[in-house]
Amino acid sequence: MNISIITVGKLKEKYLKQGIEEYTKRLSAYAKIEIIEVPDEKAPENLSDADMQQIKQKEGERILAKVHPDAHVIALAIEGRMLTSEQLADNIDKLATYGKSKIAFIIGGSLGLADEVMKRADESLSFSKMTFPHQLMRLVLVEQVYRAFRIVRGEPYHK
Ligand SMILES: C[S@@+](CC[C@H](N)C(=O)[O-])C[C@H]1O[C@@H](n2cnc3c(N)ncnc32)[C@H](O)[C@@H]1O
Repeated sequence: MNISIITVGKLKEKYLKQGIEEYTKRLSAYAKIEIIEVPDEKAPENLSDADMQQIKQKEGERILAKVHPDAHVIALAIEGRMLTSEQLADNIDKLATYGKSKIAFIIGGSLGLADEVMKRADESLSFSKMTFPHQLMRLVLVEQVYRAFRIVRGEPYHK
């Protein structure tokens, strides 16, 4: 299975980098994992709605350019579908069974994801109704994907 995580902006905080490196290393025993960063647009305070749409659109174009045409796309969105870890594992397992070998998870920038990205997504995944910073979301996602593979393999994991 090929997993790509497409994100907006560079990861700055060292503590997040370390966590992501650790889970990426663990996950690489189960899948080929690639984290793709696309440049973010500056988003100062007091932007008009039109400016915000334009920023999301520009970031969206960069994201879509990185999505493989065969990929099953899972967009992370607060208003998406909430799953248990077991359901995410089952989802990944089913995709593999049906011959989908590429999954692309997409995390938006500070303003969220453009409509065009949501249209390309095969499903959207919510981690709760709360808003997480996109850099922290990356760490949470990579841990949950690692956990999902452990569940699929029937291997022990901390509850
Ligand atoms: C700072 S948030 C964007 C907030 C923006 N106001 C919105 O409503 O999308 C950046 C990105 O992190 C991800 N994200 C943040 N919280 C999330 C959650 N609870 N569930 C799923 N994804 C989340 C989404 O991909 C989002 O585009």
